[in-house]
Amino acid sequence: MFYTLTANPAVDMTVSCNGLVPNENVRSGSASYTPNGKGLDVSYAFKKFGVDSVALGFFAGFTGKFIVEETMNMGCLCRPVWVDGITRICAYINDGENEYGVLNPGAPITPQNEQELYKILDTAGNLDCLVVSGSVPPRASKDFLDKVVDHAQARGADVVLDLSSSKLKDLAAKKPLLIKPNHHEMREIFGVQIDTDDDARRALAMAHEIGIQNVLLTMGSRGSAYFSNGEDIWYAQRQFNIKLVSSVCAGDSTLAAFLHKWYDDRDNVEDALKLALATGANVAESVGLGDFGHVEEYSKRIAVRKLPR
Ligand SMILES: O=P(O)(O)OC[C@@]1(O)O[C@H](CO)[C@@H](O)[C@@H]1O
Repeated sequence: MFYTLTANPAVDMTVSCNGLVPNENVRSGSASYTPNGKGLDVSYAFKKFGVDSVALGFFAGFTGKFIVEETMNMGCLCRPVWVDGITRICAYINDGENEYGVLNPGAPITPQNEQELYKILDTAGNLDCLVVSGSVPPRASKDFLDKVVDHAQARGADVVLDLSSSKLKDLAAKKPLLIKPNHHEMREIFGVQIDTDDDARRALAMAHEIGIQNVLLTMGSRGSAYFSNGEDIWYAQRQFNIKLVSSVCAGDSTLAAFLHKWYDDRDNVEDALKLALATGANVAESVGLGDFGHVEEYSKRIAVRKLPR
């Protein structure tokens, strides 16, 4: 069974308007409020593929209650750790031309809250794979993520990391099964700007050198991705354009789709990449995750090639 951990969940407020005007109020054309956070998005996307998972995380106040209730309404299993405060609201604004995101810090957690989470990990049934995604809340212990990985690995679970922080580099020594950086995060972590296959090769090799087993490197709006298992590298490219509505949950859904195909069939990289990019593209065409209505059709329009060794 997959477990996901969203240490810092969020209600996403997605707003569209006809341009922002400095020092003036503008009225939005539409606003939606959706339960989110990176690991939760992975659980929601799994559910759309008929895959069950258990969503873990720290939740607080009315927003935390909303997320947990909506998660269960979607048919996802959820084991919340309740903390004081209010789970954050993150604002995403589309002014017709650009997307803007304002990500708030979230409800602080205590060492007791962390212990409660470790206890859940120590006793969780069928913990095969833990997907740890997103930022950590204020006041988390410095070694919080190290301990999360240790507790999961002590149970024999694989660990997948989708973290933008520099902490990812420290955790590499624990040999995570897979990481999913985008090209911006890869540049920040390894100092390599990725414009060509050779740039990707260099950055991917650096990730493997420090202990990471597999890397799914997404290239954002370019509609492409690399996957490397340390022996071979594949490159996938979408062959169609999309009408962008919100790219916010696209990366998380891409990861869920990839894991869904690849986790139990590690040779099936080509199909996993096709489903991953198709899902990310379709999710970017709606607010939140959308209905995955075009995923099957889009999967047929992704080109995949293996890079020469
Ligand atoms: O602050 P984090 O955890 O890095 O990112 C939070 C967040 O941007 O990630 C999701 C999209 O990936 C959104 O639903 C959510 O608001």
